[in-house]
Amino acid sequence: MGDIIEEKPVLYSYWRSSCSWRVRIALNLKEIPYDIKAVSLIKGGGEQHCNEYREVNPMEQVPSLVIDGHTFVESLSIMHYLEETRPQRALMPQDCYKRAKVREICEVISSGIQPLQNLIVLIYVGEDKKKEWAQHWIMRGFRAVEKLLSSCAGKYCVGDEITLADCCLVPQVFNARRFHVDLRPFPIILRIDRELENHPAFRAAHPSAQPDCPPEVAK
Ligand SMILES: O=C(O)/C=C\C(=O)CC(=O)CC(=O)O
Repeated sequence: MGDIIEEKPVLYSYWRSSCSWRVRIALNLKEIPYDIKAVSLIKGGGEQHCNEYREVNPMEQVPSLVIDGHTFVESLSIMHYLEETRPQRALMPQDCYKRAKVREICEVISSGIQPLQNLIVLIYVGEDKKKEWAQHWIMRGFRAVEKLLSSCAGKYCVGDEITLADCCLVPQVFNARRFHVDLRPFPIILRIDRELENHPAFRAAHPSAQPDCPPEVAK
């Protein structure tokens, strides 16, 4: 026996944080068992801002993943670490063109859409304007995603295999619905979302399936 103790990974997560959800999907697809430590983004002004959690994640955001004796933050870099260390059920294609397309879609969502409709930004924008603001940036980004998908989508975002792009897309569609964005102009996005909604790895990662989901929402 070596002296390496294989601890189960711990994901700091919030039930309806789209970035936590991306990582939950990737962990589930790769069949990596993990425990969840729930961080409430709203309780008492947000547990992510407490001193203890700031030590885990200096950006005071979720997710963070403790794995292999390390702590990682930022959902995309976490997913790439999982991909590099756990190659089972690959979430990046082999082909360089397709890899670039996956990264492109991930980046449009993770840099060009999600941060603009994130909780801290909406608090700053204010209650009166927040819905219109979120709709504006999600629609602007989805127009780009829909256009990109028109040349690279197959059954899923890039070809016929599930990739990191799909891990990013599905939670962002949920957020679009949350802010009542009209999704009819985005038929490819809608088709891919429908394709994945009943996939077991996606279902298990859904906000309503999370231990910290309020019971009245989970039903
Ligand atoms: O209202 C809440 O319950 C608090 C936070 C969230 O849902 C998560 C976000 O800030 C947006 C996001 O994940 O993109």
